Amino acid sequence: MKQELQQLVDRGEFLPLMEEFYTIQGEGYYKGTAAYFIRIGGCDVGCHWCDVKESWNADLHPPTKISKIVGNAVKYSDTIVVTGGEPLTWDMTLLTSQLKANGLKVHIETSGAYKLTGTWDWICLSPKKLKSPTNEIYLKADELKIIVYNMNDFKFAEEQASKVSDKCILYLQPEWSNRDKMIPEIVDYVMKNPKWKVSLQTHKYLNIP
Ligand SMILES: C[S@@+](CC[C@H](N)C(=O)[O-])C[C@H]1O[C@@H](n2cnc3c(N)ncnc32)[C@H](O)[C@@H]1O
Ligand SMILES: Nc1nc2[nH]cc(C(=O)O)c2c(=O)[nH]1
Ligand code: SF4
Ligand SMILES: [Mg+2]
Repeated sequence: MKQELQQLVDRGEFLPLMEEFYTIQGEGYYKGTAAYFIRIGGCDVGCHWCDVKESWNADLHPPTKISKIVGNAVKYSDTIVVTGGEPLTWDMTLLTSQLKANGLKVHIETSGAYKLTGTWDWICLSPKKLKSPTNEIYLKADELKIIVYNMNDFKFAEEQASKVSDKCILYLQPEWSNRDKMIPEIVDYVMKNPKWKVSLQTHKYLNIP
């Protein structure tokens, strides 16, 4: 990337935009709610089951001026979900301030692995074993969404739950490719440990983005 453009990306004035789409939030607390998704490229966490590996290499996604992203978003919805890739790879300060200046509610989907930047109305923290969240984000998370790929993930879920605030809503979400195996385990676990709720990737059942 040209040096000047790289500086604009480093400042969060441009961001590598992979895709943007108006859909229904499929997961977690806002499941079922219409929202405009902004998917920012770039992630080096490396989850082997990641369902958007095409997002990882930021160089494949064009640096896009944030005023253009905001201009599109405002046409579609008053609820915006910023996801990726890992959005906290980048400085989210300017994007979120411009979205909020337009009166939009701004949500993030994040692993929390990098410094929390930006101003958020809702933080969905989905921690990963490969790169732990920063201490700062645990107490700010509104929902904790643990992806359950195998039985070890229940122990990981409890460790992560011990770090969030009392108000944080706790979700167990089956890893998509292993859902037939893990959904019965999650159901059983939630009935025995009702502080947890089930989250499903309902958009995949609905065949929407
Ligand atoms: C693609 S990630 C992007 C945001 C951020 N990098 C993160 O991991 O939170 C969006 C959400 O999808 C979840 N996710 C990714 N792949 C999944 C899969 N195969 N099955 C279930 N959930 C998945 C992530 O844990 C995260 O909550
Ligand atoms: N409909 C829909 N809901 C989602 N919730 C979180 C998603 C994500 O990839 O971050 C996602 C997504 O990709 N589509
Ligand atoms: S942190 Fe998120 S985007 Fe990155 S590999 Fe894991 S699930 Fe995919
Ligand atoms: Mg997704």
